[in-house]
Amino acid sequence: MNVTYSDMKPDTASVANGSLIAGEELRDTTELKETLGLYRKVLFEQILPLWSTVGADHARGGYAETLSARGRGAPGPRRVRVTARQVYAMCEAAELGWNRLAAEAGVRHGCRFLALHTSAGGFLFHTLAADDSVSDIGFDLYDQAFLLFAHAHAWRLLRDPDIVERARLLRQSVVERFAHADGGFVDRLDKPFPLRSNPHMHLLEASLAWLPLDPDPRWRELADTVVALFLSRFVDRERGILRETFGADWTPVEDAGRCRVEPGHNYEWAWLLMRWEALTGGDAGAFPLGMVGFAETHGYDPLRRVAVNEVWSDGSASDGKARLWPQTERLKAWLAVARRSQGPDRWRAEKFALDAAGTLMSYLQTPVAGLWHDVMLEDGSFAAGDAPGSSLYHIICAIGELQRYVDSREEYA
Ligand SMILES: O=P(O)(O)OC[C@H]1O[C@@H](O)[C@@H](O)[C@@H](O)[C@@H]1O
Repeated sequence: MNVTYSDMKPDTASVANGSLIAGEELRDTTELKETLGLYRKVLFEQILPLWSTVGADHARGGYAETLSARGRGAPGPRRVRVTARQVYAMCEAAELGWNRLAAEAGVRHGCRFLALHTSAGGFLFHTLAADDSVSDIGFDLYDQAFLLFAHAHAWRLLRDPDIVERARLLRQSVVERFAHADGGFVDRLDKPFPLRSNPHMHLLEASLAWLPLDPDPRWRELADTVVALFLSRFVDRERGILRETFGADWTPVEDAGRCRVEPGHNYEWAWLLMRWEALTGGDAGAFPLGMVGFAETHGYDPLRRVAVNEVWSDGSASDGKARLWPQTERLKAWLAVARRSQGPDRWRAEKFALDAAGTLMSYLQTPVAGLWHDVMLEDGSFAAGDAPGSSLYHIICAIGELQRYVDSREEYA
């Protein structure tokens, strides 16, 4: 593959000053389309062939937690939810036009494993030890959100009515058993606190995935409940940022008057809130754009061209390493901003999206094709280590969003 990171870098000086020259807007959409073409090639020819075969564990069922830098699976503990994410990834692959039979086989393989690792009450188990025994018998809200999400996409692909029943039951159990007395949901049944905004975000994602698929009004209710919580508890209205952690009574956790901010989560929430607005006609106010603005201003390192893991709410550095997933969330957020913008604003948003796409491509340049680097260090090098299977969900979702954006723009061409 001849694609290099620098080929895809936009001219950020003109992004910053917002200058727009005639014909530039048209060229940017073309660039996004070309970028999409490169991503489709990498996805179809490198990533999916590897993760749907070596990445699927045919001895133990489900999918691998990681693949080594040589592209091999390894025995070891696994998080059950990684398979839920891979079920989604295989569905999105089919949606993007990948081999449908292979995708369906991958989805069925994952769904069998998920059904086997679900409790009698319908909750997904958390982790398995290397010998496949359940090593964590507590139930975690984040895991249940991903099971709901996987169910939505599996239903869309397979149209098996049993999936809808399972999902409705699980939603009901979550709402009843995880409910916090003061609104929202506890983090785990066995260890409810601290409360966290993050699993709520994935519940919103799962509800939005179900909205167009199932007329049951309780998906919309769940989505609206999470957005209401975002507006009343999660967003720091003064600073316009997402709060991560709360005490048992929903008091935000602060450290000497400031809190930790994850740029990746701010991008990801912003993207989901804009989707919620588009799907429901709801109004999340200026917060989505504000959170993208904060993340871009304080959580993006222009030297390495990456969104970093964590900053403090006063903008100072906290964790300057940069995992892969905040880069995909940056791309998705800017595409969502571009979708709702016109003229120079859309042009700027597309430029940022292009920058994020270039950054992501640099994480995919590995000696063995189809893998990725997970962590960029402060010096710009990548940390050695295995490729986490859980990141395929982020990568393919970003490519799906890019595809949908380009398709929507072509309607106007
Ligand atoms: O750490 P893994 O499992 O790869 O997930 C990566 C990240 O996914 C995002 O969507 C968020 O939920 C993060 O909190 C999480 O850390």
